[in-house]
Amino acid sequence: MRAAEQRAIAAGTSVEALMERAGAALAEAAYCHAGKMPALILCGPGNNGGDGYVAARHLADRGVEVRIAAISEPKSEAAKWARGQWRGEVEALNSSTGPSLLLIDALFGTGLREGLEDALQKQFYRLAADSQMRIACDVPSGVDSDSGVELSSVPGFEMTVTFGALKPAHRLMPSMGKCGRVVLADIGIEASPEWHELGQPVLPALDPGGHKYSRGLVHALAGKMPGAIALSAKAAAYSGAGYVRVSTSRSIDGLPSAIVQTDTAEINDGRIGCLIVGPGMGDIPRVLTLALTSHAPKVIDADAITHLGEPERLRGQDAIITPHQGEFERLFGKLEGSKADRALEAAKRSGAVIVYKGPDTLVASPDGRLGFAPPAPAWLASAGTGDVLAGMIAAMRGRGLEAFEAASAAVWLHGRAAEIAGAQMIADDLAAAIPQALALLND
Ligand SMILES: NC(=O)C1=CN([C@@H]2O[C@H](COP(=O)(O)OP(=O)(O)OC[C@H]3O[C@@H](n4cnc5c(N)ncnc54)[C@H](OP(=O)(O)O)[C@@H]3O)[C@@H](O)[C@H]2O)[C@H](O)CC1
Ligand SMILES: [K+]
Repeated sequence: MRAAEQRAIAAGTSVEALMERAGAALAEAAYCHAGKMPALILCGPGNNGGDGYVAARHLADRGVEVRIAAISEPKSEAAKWARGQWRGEVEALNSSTGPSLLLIDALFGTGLREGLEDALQKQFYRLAADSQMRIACDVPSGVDSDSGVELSSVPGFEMTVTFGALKPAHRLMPSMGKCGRVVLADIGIEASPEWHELGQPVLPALDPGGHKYSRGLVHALAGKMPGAIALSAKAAAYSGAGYVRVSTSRSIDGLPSAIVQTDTAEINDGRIGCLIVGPGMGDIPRVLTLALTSHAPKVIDADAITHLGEPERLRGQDAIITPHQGEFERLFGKLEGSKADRALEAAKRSGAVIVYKGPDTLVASPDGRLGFAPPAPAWLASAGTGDVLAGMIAAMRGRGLEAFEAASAAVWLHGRAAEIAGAQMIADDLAAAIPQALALLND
C-alpha cells in the first residue's frame, strides 16, 4: 500500500484527495454500522488522525453529534489541511476527556513506530471501555500494521475500516483478533496482488470424458497411527479425488469401501496425482525416505515434517509442506521477521510451497506469492483437522492445480467446511462437510 500510495501521488493524486476518500469511507462505514450514535473521534498527529478529521466532518454533515479529542496539533501537511476543514471544536485528549457511545480510533495507523506511551494508553483503554461500540481507522492503534504484533496492548474493536488493500495486521494474530469485522474501502489506488487474501477458488472443470485417474489419484502412506491417514484419505475422497489409495501393512478399520487399502507402496506409479506422507506416521522415518524417492507431487505433513531434519531435502521435490508453529521451528529454526516474512523465507529456502498453519494460516510460494487465509472458526483448533487439510490439498493437487493454487484452494475450503460443520464438530465431521463447502463454488 505504501508503494501504491507513492505511485498514485507521483501520478498526480494529492494525499489530501486520498485522505478525503479515506475519511469519507470511514464515516460511511461508521454511519452504516452505528447510525446516529454520538461519536468521539480520537485523532493522532499523522495522516491516520487526518482521516479522523475528515470522517468527523462527514458524520456531522449526516447529523451525527461528533466530538474530536486530539493528542496534539496535526504534524503532517495533509492532516493540517483536514483539521482546517473541520469547523467544530477540538478537545485535548487527556484524563478529563468524556466518553461517547461510539469511539472512533484515528490515533495511529501504518506510521506507528513504537507502542503508545503509558498516559495515552490509559486514556485510550478507558474511553474504549466506556463506549458501546468501537471502530478503528485503518488498524487499531498500537498494532504494527506489517506484522500484526501489538507494540502496546490493544482493546478489541467491533469494526476496522481500511483503505485500498488489507494490511498483514488484518489477517495475522494477535491483531486479527482485535480488528472485528474488517471493511475494505476503495480510495482509488490498487496494491500489487502478490500478497493477497485467499478468495473462493476456481477449480478446473471436470473432463466429461475423464476417468478416475484424470480426476486425480491420491496415494497416502500410513504409519504408526493409521487413524490420521484415514482422515486424510477420507478428506481427499470427499474433495473430489478420482481415486484414493492407502498403503498400509495392516487393515485400517472404518475406511469407506471406496478407498482402496493396499499392502504395497506403489509410489512410483506414474498415475499418482499426489502423495500424502506424515499424518500418523509417528517414529517411522523410512516412510518419509520412501516418499522422497517418488517423483510424484507430494503433501508432507505432521511427523514427516519433523523427520525431514533439513529444509534442503525438499529441493527438487514437488512438495507442499503444512507445518504448524512447532513443526515450522523444528524444520527452519527461529527465523526473523513477521509470520509473513518467515513463511516466504521458508518457501525460498526449501523450494516448497509452505502452508504455515495456525489461527492465521498463510500459503507461501518460493516465487514470492503469499496468501492470507480469511478468518476461520476457532473450533478448527482440534485434533485431526490438519490431517483433513492435508487430504484436501492432495486432492486439489491431484486434480491438476499447481502447488500454490492447490494449497490456497484447500485452505479456503477447509475454513468454509468448518463453518458448515459447526462448533461441535470433530475432524470426521469436517471431512464430511467438504462436499457442502465445494457446493458453494457453484453458487
Ligand atoms: N494508504 C493510503 O493510501 C492512505 C492512508 N492514509 C492514512 O494515513 C495513515 C498513515 O499515516 P502516517 O502519517 O504515515 O502515519 P500515522 O498517522 O499512523 O502516524 C504517524 C504520526 O504519529 C507519530 N507517531 C508514531 N508512533 C508514535 C508513538 N508511538 N507515539 C507518539 N507518536 C507517534 C509520528 O511521529 P514521528 O515523530 O515518527 O514523525 C507521526 O507524527 C494510514 O494508516 C491511513 O489511515 C491517508 O489517509 C492517505 C491515504
Ligand atoms: K487507528
